[in-house]
This record gives sequence, C-alpha cells and structure tokens, in this order.
Amino acid sequence: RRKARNLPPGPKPLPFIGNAHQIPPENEWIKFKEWGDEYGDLVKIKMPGSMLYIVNKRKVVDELFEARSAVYCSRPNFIMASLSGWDHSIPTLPYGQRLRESRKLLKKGTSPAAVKTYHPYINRDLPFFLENMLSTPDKFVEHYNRNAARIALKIAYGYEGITEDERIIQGGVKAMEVFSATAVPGVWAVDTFPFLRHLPSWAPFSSFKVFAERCKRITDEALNTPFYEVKQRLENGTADGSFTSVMLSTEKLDPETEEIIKWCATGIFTGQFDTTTATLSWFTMAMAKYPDVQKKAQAEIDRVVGRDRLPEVGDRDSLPYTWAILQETMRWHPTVALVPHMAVQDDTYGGYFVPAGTTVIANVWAMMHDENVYHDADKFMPERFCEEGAPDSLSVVFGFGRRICPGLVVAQTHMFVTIASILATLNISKARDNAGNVIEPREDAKSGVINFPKPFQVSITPRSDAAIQLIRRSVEHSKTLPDKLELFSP
Ligand code: HEM
Repeated sequence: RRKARNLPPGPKPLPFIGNAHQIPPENEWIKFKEWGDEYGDLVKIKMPGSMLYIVNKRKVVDELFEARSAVYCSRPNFIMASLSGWDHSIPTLPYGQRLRESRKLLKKGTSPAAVKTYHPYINRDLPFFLENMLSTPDKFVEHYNRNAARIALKIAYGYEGITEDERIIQGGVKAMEVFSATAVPGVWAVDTFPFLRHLPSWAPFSSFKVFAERCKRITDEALNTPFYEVKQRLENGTADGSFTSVMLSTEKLDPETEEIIKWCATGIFTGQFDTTTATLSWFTMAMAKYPDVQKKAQAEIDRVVGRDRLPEVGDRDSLPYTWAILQETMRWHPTVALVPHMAVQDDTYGGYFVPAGTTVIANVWAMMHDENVYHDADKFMPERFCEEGAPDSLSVVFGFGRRICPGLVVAQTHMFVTIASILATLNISKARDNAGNVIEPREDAKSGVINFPKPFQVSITPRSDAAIQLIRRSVEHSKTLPDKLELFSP
C-alpha cells in the first residue's frame, strides 16, 4: 500500500541501514535542515525497520501539529525508555485516555493561576542561588540545576531545605540521564523491533536489556522515593503544600488515579530542571559573547527596578528587553531541538502520503533558524523580538497542539526572573587562560533529548560592591520567609 502511494523524497538510503549512517550523532538538526532545503516540506528518512518524516518549516508544523492536532498527537514507540523505568511518563505516553487524564490533572498544578501561588517561593529562593553564583561562579551550571531542582521539588513534593533535597536531586539527575539516553527516536533497535523486548537477557543482541534493567533500578528509586515519602507524611499529618499532597488529598483516589498523580509529579520534577539548566546555560554563553546585549539589559533593569532590590516575577511586563533575551535564547539554541509526534491515522500533506504510525519530527531548531523569518539567525539579537509584529519564538519552542508542554508558564516565569536577577547583580564575560588569552565559548551541543551546550568557561563577577550587599541582604530577608509553598486550589 505504501508503494502505491506517493511518499515524500529524502536522501538515498542504503539497504538495511537506510539513512542511519548519514545522521550525525550530534547537532543532527543541522543536517535535517539541509535536507529540508534540498527535498522540500516533508523529508523522508529511512531507519533500520522504520521511517521518519522531518518537517523544517513552521507553516507545515502549524498545519500538521496544530490544525490537525487530532491526527498528530501520539508518540513513537519508546520501548527502551519504558524498559528503563519511564513506562508511564507523560512525554512518552501514546495518545489516549491515560494521557488525557494525566494532562488534565497536571494542568491543575501548572495553570497560570496555580503558578501565581508559586511566585513568592520562586522569589524567595533566588537570593540563595545568587549567593552560590557569587561564591563559586565556575559552577554556574550546577547552580542553575540545583535552583531549578529545588523549585521543582518544592512544587512537586514540598521538600524543604538544601541539604535535605540533595539525595532526591541526585536521584532525579541520574533518572533524567537515563531518560535522555533512552528516549531518542530511532536509536534503539528495540523501539523499531518491539519483539526484541521478549529476548531473554542472556541471548545474543540483548545487552540492551541488561542496560535497561540497570537503568530501571535508578529510575524507580528516583521517582518512587519522593512520592511515597509525601504519602507517608500525609498519613502522619506532616506533609507540606505541594502538587502531590494537594492531589492526594483532593482527588477521588483509586490505584490508577494515584499512579497518574505519581507520574504527574514526576513530570513536574523531571520536566523542569534539565530544560531550565540547558536554557540558562545557553543564556550564559550568549551574555559572554554579546556584551552589548548584556549592558543594554542591565541598563533597562537599573532604570525600572533600581539597585536597591532584586527583580521579581511581577516585573516582567516592565522589562521588555530582558524578556526578549529569554525569547532570543530559546530561539538561538532551542532547548528541545527535535520534537517527535506520531500520526494516529493515515493522512496526506502536499500530495504526499503519511501512513498511520509514521513518526513526524518537528525540527524546532530549523524553524528558529529560518532566514526568511529571522535574519542573521545565527546571531544573538534580542532586538528582533522588540520590533512590531515580530514572530514569537515561545509559541514554538514549547511544542505543539495536544502535546504542548504543560510546564511552559512555570518554566518561563522561573527563567525570566533568574535571568533578570543575574543581569541585575552579576557581569558575565569571556574567560581567559593562564596566559591572559580570551577563551571563545564554542556553540557546540551535546547529544540527547535536551539541547545542552558542551561544557564551556566564562567569567562571572559581581557588578559592584552594592550588588554584593544587595544579594547578602536579600539572603537574610529570604531566611525570614517561610520555606513553604502557598497551597493552590485545584
Ligand atoms: C525550558 C523549559 C522547558 C522547555 C523548553 C520545554 C519544552 C517541552 C517540549 C518541546 C515538549 C514536547 C511538546 C510536544 O510534543 O509538542 C515538552 C513536553 C513536556 N513538558 Fe516541557 N519544557 C520545559 C519545562 C517544563 C516544565 C517546567 C515542566 C513541568 C512542570 C514540563 C513538563 C513537560 C511534560 C510533562 C511534557 C510532556 C507533555 C506530553 O507529552 O503531552 N516541561 N516540553
């Protein structure tokens, strides 16, 4: 049937391995964009035993993932991720009742109204983060990670205090490493040939099972521990306000609903820290490479917020240039560069046949580097988002249609205020080696689901003595505030 229909063009495949040998292990979105320029709106790629379509243009993604969202709403097989303990995670769920219920429940804790109740906590936590940046600036990635993880842990499970959280954070970091390695479409043979999962662990070609079993132990420990601790605390009457405690107390509980709540909490916890850390890492690189942008944003913050207090979540509307920096960061190096959806029924686009079950990958990086939309796309220029009618990047980088990221409000809120606070108090510049030569940060991404830059060095210093005093005063003030989250009503 497929032969009889008109399939889109694509690079010439080899027998058995298809195009696998032509896909680079890193920055593959650049290659996909080149193929888009050569072959058109839909590019067909053959992988061993499966077929992927790549979409590089926003108008096509709008047409498929937004206007025909009911068709392009599922996910490809993530059997390897599933065997590794991520079997009910929301991002890998196929479209269906379970996904709808999960998203409905998750929305109660991530809606704009719920996120408003997190503002005081996010504002309270920032001075501690800035203090860490002052004392060990070289560990900036770790500080981003810890700050995001603490906020995510607070929202998801209500944990308190840095030291207490550390063991849970370490577990979450490891679980996310497992996710990033196992949830990449087309990489694991078992995702293409599901029967392989039934091989016994000692059989030839089944080393993936031994790896998956090891991963599953890490994932189970990381994701079950915080959830069951909240349950225990609820029973003891000592649980703090959190998504999990609110949901376990207000939903009509049966084992399935409880399981859904557990995976929603996992979605909040693990959805936040890697994505935020990756985005803020690219922001840091941008500030080092583009000092004029940094100065302009600092001038805006000094003018609007002054130097006597830190920026807060509520300042967002009065800081359009700083907001444009967030938009430009997410355009320059989108956090999730490739977004896979799966068609649940046969479809056609531009005369080409899309069989049910085809994985269609939206190349967000290509859309954000389309020269017809964003001139000098490789350059970091927040000004482009200050112009009248500028095409929005935030409506693309968080995904599409029925699978759009449920955490986008909390993510944008947290990242914005973090960026504004850094700019208010710190200077970021290029690092120098021992001989005094400038070290140019390289725009290289690691491989994986989340687009992290490879490790790079910058210099982070306080803007002034007054900025150091402001951070110290704010830390003291934060210590007087409760390390608790206000409860949202579901
Ligand atoms: C920089 C921050 C973030 C970025 C760039 C981001 C981006 C994305 C993208 C592109 C998707 C896939 C959407 C699609 O398939 O069309 C997604 C899904 C998801 N995100 Fe986020 N995200 C971020 C933060 C968060 C946060 C803070 C949470 C939790 C509160 C979260 C939870 C989720 C969940 C649960 C899904 C799966 C949704 C589904 O498959 O139906 N994300 N995110």
